[in-house]
Amino acid sequence: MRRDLAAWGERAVDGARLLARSALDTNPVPDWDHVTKVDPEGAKKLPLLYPLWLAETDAISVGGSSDVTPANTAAAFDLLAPLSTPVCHEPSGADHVTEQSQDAADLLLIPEVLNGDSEALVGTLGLAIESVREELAPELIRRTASWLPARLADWLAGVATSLLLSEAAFEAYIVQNPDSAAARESGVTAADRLDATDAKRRAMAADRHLESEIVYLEYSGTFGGDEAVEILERMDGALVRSRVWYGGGLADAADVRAVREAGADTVVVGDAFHRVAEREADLLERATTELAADASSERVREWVAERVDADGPGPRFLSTVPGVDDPVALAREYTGTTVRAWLELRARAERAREEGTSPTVDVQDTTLRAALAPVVDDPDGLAATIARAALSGPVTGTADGSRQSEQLSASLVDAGASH
Ligand SMILES: CC(C)=CCC/C(C)=C/CC/C(C)=C/CC/C(C)=C/COP(=O)(O)OP(=O)(O)O
Ligand SMILES: O=P(O)(O)OC[C@@H](O)CO
Repeated sequence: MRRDLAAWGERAVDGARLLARSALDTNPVPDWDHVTKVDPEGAKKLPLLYPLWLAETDAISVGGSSDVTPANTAAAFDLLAPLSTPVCHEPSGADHVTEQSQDAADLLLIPEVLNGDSEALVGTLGLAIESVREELAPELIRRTASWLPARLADWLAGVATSLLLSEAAFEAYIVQNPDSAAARESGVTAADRLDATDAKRRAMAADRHLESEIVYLEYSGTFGGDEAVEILERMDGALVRSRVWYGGGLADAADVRAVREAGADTVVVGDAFHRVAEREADLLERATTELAADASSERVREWVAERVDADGPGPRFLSTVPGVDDPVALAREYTGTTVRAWLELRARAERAREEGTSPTVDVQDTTLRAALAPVVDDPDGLAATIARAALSGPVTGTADGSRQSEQLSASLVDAGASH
C-alpha cells in the first residue's frame, strides 16, 4: 500500500513537471535577442572600450573552437566578468572549465553536436564530467574544507559535480559549415550537413529527449541565407522548451531580421564584433599621427565622422543588435570616445615616462573612466584594468591571448611605459 502511494506520488510529480514543461517557460536560459560571442584566442581582439559596445548586447559568450586555452580563457574573464552584461562560458575542451571560470561566468553552456561524431556528442562531455568529478571538485573541497573526512569529501565532490551539471545549459548544435573550426572540432563533414526535414527531427529529439536548453543552428563564419531560413521555419513551433539560437556570418540588420522572422529566438554574433577591434587598431594608429594629444571633442568628432560610415565594422556590428536605432551615430560616438580615451592615456603614459614615475596611469578624471561609469558598477576598477592591459603590451613569445594586453585592439607600450 505504502509503495502504491509512493508510486502514485511520483507519477503525479512527473505529470506536473510535464504539464509545466508545456504550459510554462521552464527554460533557465533567458530569452535573449542578441548574444555576442567573444573568442579568447590571441588573434581575436576586443575594442579598447569593449564595455561600451558590449553594453548593447543581451549576453556575452566566451568561447571558441581553436587555440583556446585555460590561460587565455582566464584573461578574457578578467576583462569581461566586471561588466553588467551577463557572461556565459562555452568551453570547447574539458580543461577550459576551472574554478576561476566557474566563479566568473553567470552560466555554463555545454556544446553537444547533433550531426557530428560521437566524440563531439558524448566523448568530450564524458571526459569533462570525469575531470570535474575526479579533479576540479575534489580539489575545491580539499581547499575549502581540508578537515573533512575523506569519504564525506568524496561524497561532496559528487554533489558539487551534479550541481555544476544541473546548473549548466546544454546547447544542441547543428553544424552546417563544414569549412569552419567548429565543424573540424566536431567531426562534421559536407556529408553530415542536414536538410530542413532532418534538422527539424534532430532538433525535436534534442528538445524532448536530450532536454537541451538550446538548439543552435551554426553556420560559423558564413551566413546560412535561404537554407538557414528554411530550417528555422521548419523548426518553428515544433519545439516545446528549447530556445532556438542562430549563429554564423551575421553582418547587418537584414541578415538578423531574416533569421529572427524565420523563428530564431536569439542571434549570435562573433566575427562582426572582433572586426570592430581590427579596424580600431588601424584607426588609433592614424589618430596618433593625425590628431594632437589634446584635440578637442569637436575636432575628434569631425575626424571620426569622416572615417566611420555605414559599411564600417562598428555600425555593422551595432546594426545586428535589434534594439539599436541608429548604428552609425552610436558607432561614431563610441569611436570618438575611444580615440579621446586613447590619446589621453598615451599622453599620461608619456608623461609618466618622462617624469620617471611609475608606469601605472592614474585613471581618475580620464575619458576612459567617465565613459565606463554609466555601463559598469565599478568604473574605477575596470578603467584601471583596461589601462594596465593597454600599458603592459605584448610579451615576446606569447600571442595566444593569455594576457589581457593581448586581447585588446591596441597597446600603449610604444608610448614609453613598460611593465
Ligand atoms: C561538462 C563540462 C564541465 C565541460 C564541457 C566541455 C565539453 C563537453 C566540450 C564539448 C566541445 C565540443 C563538442 C565542441 C564542438 C565544437 C563546437 C560546436 C564549438 C562551438 O563553436 P564555437 O567555438 O563558438 O565556434 P567558432 O570557434 O567557429 O566561433
Ligand atoms: O563568428 P560568426 O560567424 O559571427 O558566428 C558566431 C557563432 O555562431 C560562432 O560560433
